[in-house]
Amino acid sequence: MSKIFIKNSTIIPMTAKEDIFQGHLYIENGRISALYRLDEEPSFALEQEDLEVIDGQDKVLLPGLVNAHTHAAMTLFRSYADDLPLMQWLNEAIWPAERKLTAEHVYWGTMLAIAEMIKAGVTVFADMYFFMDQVAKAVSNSGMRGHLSRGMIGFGPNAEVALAESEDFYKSWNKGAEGRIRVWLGPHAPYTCPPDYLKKVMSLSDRLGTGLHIHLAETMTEVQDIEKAHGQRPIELMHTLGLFERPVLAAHCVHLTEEEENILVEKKVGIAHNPESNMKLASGIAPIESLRQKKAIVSLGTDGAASNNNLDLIEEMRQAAFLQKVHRLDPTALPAYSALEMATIGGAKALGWDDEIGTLEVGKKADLILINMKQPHLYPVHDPVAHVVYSAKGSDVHTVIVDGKVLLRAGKLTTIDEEEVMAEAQKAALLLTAKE
Ligand SMILES: CSC[C@H]1O[C@@H](n2cnc3c(O)ncnc32)[C@H](O)[C@@H]1O
Ligand SMILES: [Zn+2]
Repeated sequence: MSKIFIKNSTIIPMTAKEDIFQGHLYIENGRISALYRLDEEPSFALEQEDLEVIDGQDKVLLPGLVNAHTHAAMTLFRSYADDLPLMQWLNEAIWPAERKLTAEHVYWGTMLAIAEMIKAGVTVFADMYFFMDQVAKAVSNSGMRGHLSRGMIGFGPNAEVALAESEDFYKSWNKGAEGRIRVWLGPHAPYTCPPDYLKKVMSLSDRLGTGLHIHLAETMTEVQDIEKAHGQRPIELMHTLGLFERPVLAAHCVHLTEEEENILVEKKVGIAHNPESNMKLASGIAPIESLRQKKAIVSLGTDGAASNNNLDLIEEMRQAAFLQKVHRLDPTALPAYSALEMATIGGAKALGWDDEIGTLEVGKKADLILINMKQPHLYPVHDPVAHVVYSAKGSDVHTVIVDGKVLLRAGKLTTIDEEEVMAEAQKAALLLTAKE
């Protein structure tokens, strides 16, 4: 495995705000093996044949971004159905189109998403979708890291199939792609997975020793429908059922009472906030600043490209911060460093992967990115963190490394044929959305 030396960079390790420094980083065997201050001499020979040296001058170096909630292959439905509320969007546009999906479509849609995410600095994504073997294959082929869940709908003829396929998928792919894939279960939501079904999902998760990825409390309609059907709000109901007794990644968590916020904090539920999807579908504003102050595990996702309509997590950080400020009429709400925490170490914690990723520390996996700061919209630099969150764009990402392998070099993908992926995705999208 190659060795990489990144020299002369502004390093934002995301261990603490005051830990930012000018220096170098050394990668060996896929892991961060040393960090040096600018004036420190590296303790290894710089003239090794298999050593790649990357110039970090005028760049910031930070952990790879964690997209904590998406449906990658939904890139195929980007701009297919817009300006609708969630349930109408799903029932009338997305679910009918998804019924036509094939394994091949999901492969190319996921490859398109991975290309877009790598180019914007994402190094791991939490995905919930169908044909997950294809998603795993795309992760494996691209060099990306994936936290993958087979989406489960708990009624109709496919409910039992989803349980069996989830178990097979776990057995085939958990720790796959040289350890870059982790598999959790993916019960879609309380309104598609009734309590008896969730009990089966929980017992499977306990048997496999894995966690769950679920949509929770996304809209007022969901809260009202669940309360009417079960006498409790979504988070209360999940708590009563015992769902939070294992690792849970809960997407959205928009509509919460104080009591429900406290449950999420106490049960250490990973919350994936998706501000752009919540704004576009007019779902509401999640109480992220309140949750952050209570020390909840908060992370950031894009949701699928059909409800966003891109997978740019840098843009998502800016929107997350601005949304909390305007929501609370408080400019100090969700400051830049906290938004960056959500997109890095917060995401790693929400996925239960913070033992390996999320910060730049010796021994951790070498998942990191360089952002090119030598551009008019990023000059002058008073505060590199504020620049990354408030001024940068996904297209400013210069280098992306996952597991010690360069996946983006000077803005060019190294493992993905971008032209081929766009052509195949275009073909798939046309077939899926053709009028009968
Ligand atoms: C069962 S696989 C995942 C399933 O979720 C759908 N989906 C996409 N975006 C959302 C959202 O914001 N809330 C709920 N469900 C969503 C997707 O289309 C798949 O069918
Ligand atoms: Zn979603």
